[in-house]
Amino acid sequence: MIPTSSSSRSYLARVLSRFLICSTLILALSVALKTRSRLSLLFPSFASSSSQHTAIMSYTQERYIAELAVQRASLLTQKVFFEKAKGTVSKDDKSPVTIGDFGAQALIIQAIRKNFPNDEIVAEEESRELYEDKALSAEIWRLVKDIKLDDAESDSILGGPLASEEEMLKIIDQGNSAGGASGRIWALDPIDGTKGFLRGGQYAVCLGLIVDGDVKVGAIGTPNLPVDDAATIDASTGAQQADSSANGVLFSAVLGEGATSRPLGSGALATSKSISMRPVPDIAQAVFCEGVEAAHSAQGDNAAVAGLLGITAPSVRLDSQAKYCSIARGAGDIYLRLPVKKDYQEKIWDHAAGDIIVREAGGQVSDIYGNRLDFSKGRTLAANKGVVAAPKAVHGQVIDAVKSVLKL
Ligand SMILES: Nc1ncnc2c1ncn2[C@@H]1O[C@H](COP(=O)(O)OS(=O)(=O)O)[C@@H](OP(=O)(O)O)[C@H]1O
Ligand SMILES: [Mg+2]
Ligand SMILES: [Mg+2]
Ligand SMILES: [Mg+2]
Repeated sequence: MIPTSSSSRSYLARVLSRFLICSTLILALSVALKTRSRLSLLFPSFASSSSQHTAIMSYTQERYIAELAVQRASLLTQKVFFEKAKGTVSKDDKSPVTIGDFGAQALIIQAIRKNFPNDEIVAEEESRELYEDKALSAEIWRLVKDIKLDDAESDSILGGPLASEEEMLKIIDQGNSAGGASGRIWALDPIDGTKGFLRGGQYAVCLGLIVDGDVKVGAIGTPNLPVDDAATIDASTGAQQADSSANGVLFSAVLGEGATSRPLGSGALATSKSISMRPVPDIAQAVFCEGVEAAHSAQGDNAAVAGLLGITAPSVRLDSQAKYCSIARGAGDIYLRLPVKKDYQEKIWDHAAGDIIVREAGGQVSDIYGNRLDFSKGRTLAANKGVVAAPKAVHGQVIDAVKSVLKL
């Protein structure tokens, strides 16, 4: 339709008013952006809080503290082993591991409280038993009060020595968070693989940071793993080598920044090296890492999965999250933890640090259905069953075999 002169005037007026509205909006937007950038220059925290969802957090400080805290707690566990557990004939004697568990938990929680006072902590142990057993509490305090890192500065960053036995007991109980889907939550297993600890085999001091349900940082100390990535460990027992100075590794990872390791005994100044899973061009050549305890993972099912994949090499059997660490550095390829009891819920402290170390080393970690481990459900992995960890390229093949064996 051709506009008449009056309708063309109103048409022009409409265009003009739209132009004015648009320019006002553009002006307002540019003023807002300028104010924001000025604010973030003046107050850097404004920039980081407002762009938190898009920026990648580096977690440098968290990794640093986690590594030092795990290192210091590992010293305690070694002291406890050599003073208390070595030569223990009965594996049922719980006291050495109890001392190590509580002592390591106290030292690590103190370091978290000192550096990240607002964070929550989900830790395995609770101190009720210690309030009832004064002799046990006194014995733990005797060992804990003298533990320090060689480097005094690092030690004071962790909070220095604990003030008293009472403080130690209070601190142990600060690992009682319910966990969940929001906020910053540390998952702590002061000694993972308690049976391995007692038998002089593999155990691990494990600490992970979960932020809004997602693992961001992990640190694991494995006092009895060989420093040499290629050293063989006894395939059937995972026992330490005779020369203990060749043992002790600290693993860590930050989401998006890779996984590293360094000798555990060499303090904060040692340089870390990057680690990665080894490629598996032919799955029949892969090596399984599996648990020692028949009650924790279904070893008959593991063997059936290996058979389906054509794997003939014997599995390397290790207690603790040393299994995650071993495959992350290429000393083994696949970690299977197929459920024995249908209703057992895995604990978040048994998996958080290992999960991120393997994923950052090029692996994929899932449950038996192929779903990612979900750390947002509280103190347990309530939404998952079992664990399957493997290099990304072959993970799908392993899941197919697991599903076929378990008839899922
Ligand atoms: N039934 C069942 N199924 C699965 N997992 C269980 C079960 N019972 C216990 N646990 C937990 O296993 C933790 C030790 O795991 P490990 O990997 O060292 O055990 S194993 O060597 O694989 O058998 C162990 O951790 P720690 O207590 O820290 O040693 C337990 O939390
Ligand atoms: Mg454990
Ligand atoms: Mg434990
Ligand atoms: Mg336990």
